[in-house]
Amino acid sequence: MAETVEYEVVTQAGAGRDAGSGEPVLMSARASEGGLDAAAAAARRLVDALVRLGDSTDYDTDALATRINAIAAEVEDALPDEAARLVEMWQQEGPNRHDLVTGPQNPIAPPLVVHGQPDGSVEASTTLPIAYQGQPRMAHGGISALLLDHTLGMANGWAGRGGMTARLTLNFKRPVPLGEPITIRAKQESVDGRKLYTQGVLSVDGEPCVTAEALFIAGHLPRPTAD
Ligand SMILES: CCCCCCCCCC(=O)SCCNC(=O)CCNC(=O)[C@H](O)C(C)(C)COP(=O)(O)OP(=O)(O)OC[C@H]1O[C@@H](n2cnc3c(N)ncnc32)[C@H](O)[C@@H]1OP(=O)(O)O
Repeated sequence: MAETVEYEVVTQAGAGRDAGSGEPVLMSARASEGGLDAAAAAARRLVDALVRLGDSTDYDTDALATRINAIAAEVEDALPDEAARLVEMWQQEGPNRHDLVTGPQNPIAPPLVVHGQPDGSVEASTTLPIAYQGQPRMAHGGISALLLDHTLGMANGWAGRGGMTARLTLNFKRPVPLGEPITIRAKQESVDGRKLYTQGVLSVDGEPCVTAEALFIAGHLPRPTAD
């Protein structure tokens, strides 16, 4: 097993869990209106349009591919050194802007918006587009698993001690519709040494769709360094 380390998860507000304020605290990164956040949002919009386009269109998709490839090549020409970028990704305190689930700079993040609650739980929300479709008009179960795993992980951080998922048990009670606001509530229920027990539920319109119980083991892989 690789070495693990523990570090505090801090919030957008720049502090750790702040249950004393009595107000929810934004834990995920706030999206900016311009820059890389806006480019990632544009990429999300493009992915959505491509999935909805289909083969029956008269639109010139060969020319489209050429144009998208030209943009990709332009961005690739501007890329920083990969090792340095990894260090930069992980050096900041607070929510990761590149995060797979919440990151405004990650085009495949829905993105999920997460608030730490005064009662020690977290509440997350998003609306899933058609790119995440599994069954007709419904979210793929793996996406629900991703959102729950991540939200439970953030609930651990909010409770003061985060870790890596060792076991995740899901109960799919009803399909999760696309295009409708979804809410995930999660809370760390107990701690036994390094074992963190965390539960959550993904709901739509107040109806539970997927419930989750997980065991996390305290500790994270070390952050990349410049050495
Ligand atoms: C603000 C940012 C928030 C970010 C949230 C992100 C959430 C996303 C979280 C993830 O998805 S993490 C990625 C998915 N998970 C992994 O890749 C974990 C892969 N597994 C491992 O790396 C290791 O197995 C693990 C770190 C989980 C545990 O290895 P360790 O060497 O640190 O612990 P060890 O094996 O010594 O086990 C410690 C205790 O936990 C128990 N344990 C470990 N894995 C278990 C398991 N799977 N089931 C039941 N018990 C388990 C183990 O029996 C033992 O119990 P005892 O202390 O009573 O002896």
